[in-house]
Amino acid sequence: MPVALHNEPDGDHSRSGSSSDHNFPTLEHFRVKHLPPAAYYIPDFITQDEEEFLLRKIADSPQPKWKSVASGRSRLQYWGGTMSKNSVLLPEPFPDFLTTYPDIIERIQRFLDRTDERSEATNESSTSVLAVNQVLVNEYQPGQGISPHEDGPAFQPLVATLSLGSHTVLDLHHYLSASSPSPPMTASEAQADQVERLSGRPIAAIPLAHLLVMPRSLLILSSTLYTSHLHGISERFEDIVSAAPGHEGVVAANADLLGDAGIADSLRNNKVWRQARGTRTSLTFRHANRTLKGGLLSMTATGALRRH
Ligand SMILES: O=C(O)CCC(=O)C(=O)O
Ligand SMILES: [Fe+2]
Repeated sequence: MPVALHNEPDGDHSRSGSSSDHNFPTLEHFRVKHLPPAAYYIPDFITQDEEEFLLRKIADSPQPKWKSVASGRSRLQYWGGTMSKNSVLLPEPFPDFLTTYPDIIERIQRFLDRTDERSEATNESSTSVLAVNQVLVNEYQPGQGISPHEDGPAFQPLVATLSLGSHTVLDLHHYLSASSPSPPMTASEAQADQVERLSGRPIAAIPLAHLLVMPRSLLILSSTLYTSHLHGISERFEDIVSAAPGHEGVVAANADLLGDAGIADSLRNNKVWRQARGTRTSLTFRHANRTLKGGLLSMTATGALRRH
């Protein structure tokens, strides 16, 4: 089911800010089933116009804003501030294109807040509020990816990633306990090996699950899926998604949430969906747990980093 959380393009603002509309599906509707808690996939979180606008603003950022990355992703940007060596956010104001038009940060917060109200009322375990204070922008060319990794304890275990420009497949990996047998090795063996060498903890060679992430969608990872699993993107030029195990390609754990008739038809009729990757830009909205109070000035005034 395609879902629009944005204002209607025809100017009908009766659904304006529809994530606070009580007829609108709550977060639970978008939960990816059969995964450790918890991942949520929300298709069409923004419009095509908003996607184009964001891509233009990101591309037009001053050159020094871009940081190049040695391997994997081609380059990245931080908005809201960068992290100090001891994992404290050195805050900076967000640009208008994240707060005003489009009001993405607020839209994400509103969507999660409403879920909170409901889960409190029904005594369900509540999703924490995401007080976004940093946005990480990653740009990937076809053939690029990111090795399996954890984002780490400097951030709240609730992150939301908006995809722009192209689809990708995000792989979720789990650590092997010392006693569990290693599954058969696959093409990702070399990658898992490399991470193991860095982390010193054995990682299952076969990903736990794959998520097909389409342009304009929002993916939310939280709780133990964030704290005790890894995520990564294989370096591929083309993705092949299959309708069921045993066919070429990978099964997408979020296949029932994609809201895309073309993909559904292809999976039904051809048993696979394949697509070349284009340039993908992802925006990860997150909350750094420690922020430098009063900005950089307070560091020079006190000579020390203060927590709050
Ligand atoms: O591009 C993505 O969707 C994931 C990026 C990521 O995991 C990271 O930068 O830590
Ligand atoms: Fe990450």
